[in-house]
Amino acid sequence: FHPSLFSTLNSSFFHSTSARKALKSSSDSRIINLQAVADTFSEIESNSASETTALTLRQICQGFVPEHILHRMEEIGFVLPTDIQREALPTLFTGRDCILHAQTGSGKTLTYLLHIFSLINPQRSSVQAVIVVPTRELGMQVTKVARMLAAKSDFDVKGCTVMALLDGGTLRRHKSWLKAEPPAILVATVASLCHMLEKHIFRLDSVRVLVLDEVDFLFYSSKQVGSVRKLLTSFSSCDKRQTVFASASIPQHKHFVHDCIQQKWTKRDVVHVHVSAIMPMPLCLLHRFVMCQKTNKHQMLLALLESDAPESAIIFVGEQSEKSKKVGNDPSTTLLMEFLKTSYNGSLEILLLEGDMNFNSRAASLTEIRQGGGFLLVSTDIAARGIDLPETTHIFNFDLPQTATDYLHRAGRAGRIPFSDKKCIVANLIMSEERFVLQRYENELMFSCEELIL
Ligand SMILES: Nc1ncnc2c1ncn2[C@@H]1O[C@H](COP(=O)(O)OP(=O)(O)OP(=O)(O)O)[C@@H](O)[C@H]1O
Repeated sequence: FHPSLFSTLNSSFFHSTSARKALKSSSDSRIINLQAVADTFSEIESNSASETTALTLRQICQGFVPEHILHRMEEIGFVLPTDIQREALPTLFTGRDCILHAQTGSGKTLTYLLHIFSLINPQRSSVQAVIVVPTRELGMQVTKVARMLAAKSDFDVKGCTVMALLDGGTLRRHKSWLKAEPPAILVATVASLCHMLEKHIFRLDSVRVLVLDEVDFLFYSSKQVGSVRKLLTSFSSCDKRQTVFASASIPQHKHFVHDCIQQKWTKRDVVHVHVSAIMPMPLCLLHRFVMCQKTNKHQMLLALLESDAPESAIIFVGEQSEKSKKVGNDPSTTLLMEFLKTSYNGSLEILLLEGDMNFNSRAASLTEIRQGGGFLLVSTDIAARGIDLPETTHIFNFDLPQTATDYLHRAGRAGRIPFSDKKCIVANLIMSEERFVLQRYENELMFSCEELIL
């Protein structure tokens, strides 16, 4: 290596584990593996709070994000940056493609929204930013935050419009809106967005930034992956836009970054901003398990609800199998709802959210939750990704999730108040033969689960 090669690399490169590995393997083999160096150059890993500086969000965004947005941001209560905001915003403002990889509840939404507001010109009548989400519920939530930030203010500036183009919406009305008065920001589910693009209702030519939220979910979903790839490579080109991916979980992230470059989903100099790389699970979550039999699971849950007295909770239930549907069994969600309605005597409102419900009932459940008051939300994994209900103090895994990644996202629906030291509980109801599965999740996600004897 020539020392001057490294003088151009930023210090975060030297602190990243993979950078150290690249350097070591290069010197071992006496071959300068420039590709390895280039690949790892774009990795920012941050694990330590001691790296923090005392800048406020305003100071980080000053000169990039318009004053009226900063004003609204502070009015809402966003004053200090979370780790991902502090680490990623300066890089995003340079225009480089970014992968935002940080714990659940760490503020990735505000990170990419502030960046979007730094690029939008409200005078222009065109779609300038597109945010792709996997579910209608997450889309409604992101739209709400974007609209809150863009809300009319005392400042004499033209407001910025945000459209939600989500599965289950009235596409005809959206078609006319998109043509007549294109919104600056479009929040969309993949299928609805691709439908509009295929029908030539609008194009992505004017889009300056494309965000894929819950990017690993979009890529791993067999229903969505084909359209996601088309969106990234056929409907638009990575050279003509800034691409931002976000998720709390990017399995095999080094392969993923490599694929991003190879498949031209991003530009070559994409930056992987990885916060809390050695600690994927938020520390404010305490994990427990209770052993039970299949026959007394409902009673165990009831006992847990009575002993823990959650302020609000989400109870995750496994999806009904196709086989069980075919033989006409009732889904576990329905059975659990019936049980809770007859046996639970607490004050929390019992609500249901699952994929098989129609979109109106799904929206009604979430609206009811957001109107305040404690809730017990019985849900399948549809509520596991992105949904932000900060009042949730307890997660109950009535059925264990299928993968460690699913565990991470379910658990992460609690403990979503940045800078709070309040502890939240994740309780797992397991049968003895499932203990090793939970142990596997503990090893993979580096947390430990304590047995609770009721
Ligand atoms: N700087 C901030 N100060 C205070 N609260 C914040 C800040 N940034 C975000 N939040 C709040 O933190 C919560 C979690 O944020 P957000 O939904 O963006 O998390 P996320 O990183 O996208 O999580 P997930 O991976 O689970 O989707 C939200 O309630 C949001 O309002």
